[in-house]
Amino acid sequence: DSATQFCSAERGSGVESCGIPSYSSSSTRILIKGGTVVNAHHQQLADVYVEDGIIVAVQPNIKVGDEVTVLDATGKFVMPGGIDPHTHLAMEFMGTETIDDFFSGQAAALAGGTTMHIDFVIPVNGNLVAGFEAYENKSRNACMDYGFHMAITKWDEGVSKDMEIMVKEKGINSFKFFLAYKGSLMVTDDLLLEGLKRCKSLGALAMVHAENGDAVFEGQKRMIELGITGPEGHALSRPPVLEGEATSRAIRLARFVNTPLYVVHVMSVDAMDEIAKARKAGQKVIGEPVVSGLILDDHWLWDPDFKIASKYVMSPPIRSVGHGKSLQEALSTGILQLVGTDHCTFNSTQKALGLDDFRKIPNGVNGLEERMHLTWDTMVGSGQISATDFVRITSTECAKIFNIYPRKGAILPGSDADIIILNPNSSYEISSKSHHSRSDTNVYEGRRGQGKVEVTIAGGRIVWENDELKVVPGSGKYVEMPHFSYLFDGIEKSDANYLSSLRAPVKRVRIQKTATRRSRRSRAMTTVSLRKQNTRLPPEVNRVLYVRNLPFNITSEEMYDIFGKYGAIRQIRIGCNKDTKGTAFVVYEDIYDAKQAVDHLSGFNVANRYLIVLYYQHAKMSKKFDQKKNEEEVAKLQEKYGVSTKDK
Ligand SMILES: NC(=O)NCCC(=O)O
Ligand SMILES: [Zn+2]
Repeated sequence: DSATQFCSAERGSGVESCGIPSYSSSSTRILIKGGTVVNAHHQQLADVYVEDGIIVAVQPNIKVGDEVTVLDATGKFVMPGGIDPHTHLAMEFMGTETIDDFFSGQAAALAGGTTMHIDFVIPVNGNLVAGFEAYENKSRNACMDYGFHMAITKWDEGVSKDMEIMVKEKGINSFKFFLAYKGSLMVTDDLLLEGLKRCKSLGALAMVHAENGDAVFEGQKRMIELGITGPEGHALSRPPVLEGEATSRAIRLARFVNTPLYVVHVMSVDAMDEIAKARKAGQKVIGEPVVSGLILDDHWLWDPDFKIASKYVMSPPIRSVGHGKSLQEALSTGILQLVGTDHCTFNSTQKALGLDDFRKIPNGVNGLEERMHLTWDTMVGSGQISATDFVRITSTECAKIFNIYPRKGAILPGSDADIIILNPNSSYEISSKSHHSRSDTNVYEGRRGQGKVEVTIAGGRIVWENDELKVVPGSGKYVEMPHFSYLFDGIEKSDANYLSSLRAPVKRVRIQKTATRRSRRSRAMTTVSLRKQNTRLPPEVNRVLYVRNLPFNITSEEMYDIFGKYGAIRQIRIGCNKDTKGTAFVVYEDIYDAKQAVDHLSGFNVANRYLIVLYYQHAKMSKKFDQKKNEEEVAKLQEKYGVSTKDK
């Protein structure tokens, strides 16, 4: 029975506690010889030497002494261990708890070539700190490295503060918002907006489960009213259009806030199209398909056997034929970036909670052990992607998005020694009889494939070899993930561009007699105080102002209203012929008032025109031109406007 193949033992002890051996350690020095080493950017024939959990060298023909374990990888691929970005181990959900905990789920992962996963912490009654502590406890028996995302299920000041603690002290750099599961995990748009803003300020990645929860609720009622209570009702109640709507909404809100977005388990063409559109427009949106969505279709939900049909219930639902193939294409062309599992297993007894009502079937399927094999077979085996692409979508991209590259996701000197050896000529068959999950069912039951992970090395130890697991409870490490991943590059600049594109606020003149009088008094006060302080004025300051860019139809009254706010005016002359239209001379009684007017009115918007208000610059003009000629010019101008600068 697969459920009893493993048991918990004391943390890191290798102690047996239920008759199944666990292993304290194996060699800390390993040489992998003669394989094709594949990274996301490059593949080469090389040896890989590992010491104390770290990759020390990657090059051809490495020579070592006797005390080193040598693995022959001739004809095989040596690749970074998989990183699953989306799992739910020991998660309390829909009235029960997932059957795989951190030990059994991770053991299964290692048998399938995945050496790290990122699980979702669910807050306790909305409390993040309590949620984090609960997951610290749940993960004590971990046997491989793991990180945490965190769900946000309510909003208040405390949550906002705790998000900062999670990011700065606990190594969480992503928060998930469920737009589905009305009445339990679902958040409304106002909470999502608050969350997006907070994520942006913390440099944390916002993630969404994108289904319209209100509409799903309506769809479920509709099915029950039609007498459809079986697993097929699950798919019918939450069609692709509801996934497309929520994906589009989340993407648009993220664009409004200008923060990156990660859409988890993209299951439909509808959602994928929204992601494609946004990415084409330059928005930072990551799309994560999951293995079940890539290779299964929904006909299983119509199976007459409830035990079979119910095991395929997950959300968003597995879709009709065609969606999966389109998602594969999107993955191969880069519209979608990485593959997860959403591993969230319930055994058949737990699934039976919804025997009479599909709404009570715990949502979730397996995949942690199968992801690497099925992705290789479906995507590389079919020729849709290369081995380097495979490494990118199963490992490297995840490490980059969550900011742990190249510690993870690469076979490079200095990287963690999380390595798999995959034999492309070896085949497998998936079955709940032989898998390592505790579940008694498997959604890939009976599936055969080519390309098998023969060796898994996690943290520098061989944990899977010859179809045998050698796992140590408590040996897995929590991996802190720093905030501000590459997805945040350029956000500040685009915010600055946005602000400078606004041409706002527009300064507007309000022509209101009473207000003018009051403000005239207050402007006069400023002038008085300038004068009282005996402020020295710059040499160009002049009682005579030359104003340009005025509306052609501006009246004297409007001019007095605008300029009169700054003090007593001796004279205003508005240009009224072809050459002078749109200009005016304004002469103040007091030079301090003239200064106030220039300071406040330059750039002022009057009827959509920005005023240019200048001091009459006698000195400047005289430098440029012959003094006499200039004086004549000015005299001519003054005459034209009928302006006098001589004191009466
Ligand atoms: N996906 C699913 O059906 N179960 C896990 C919870 C979630 O991710 O929505
Ligand atoms: Zn999930």
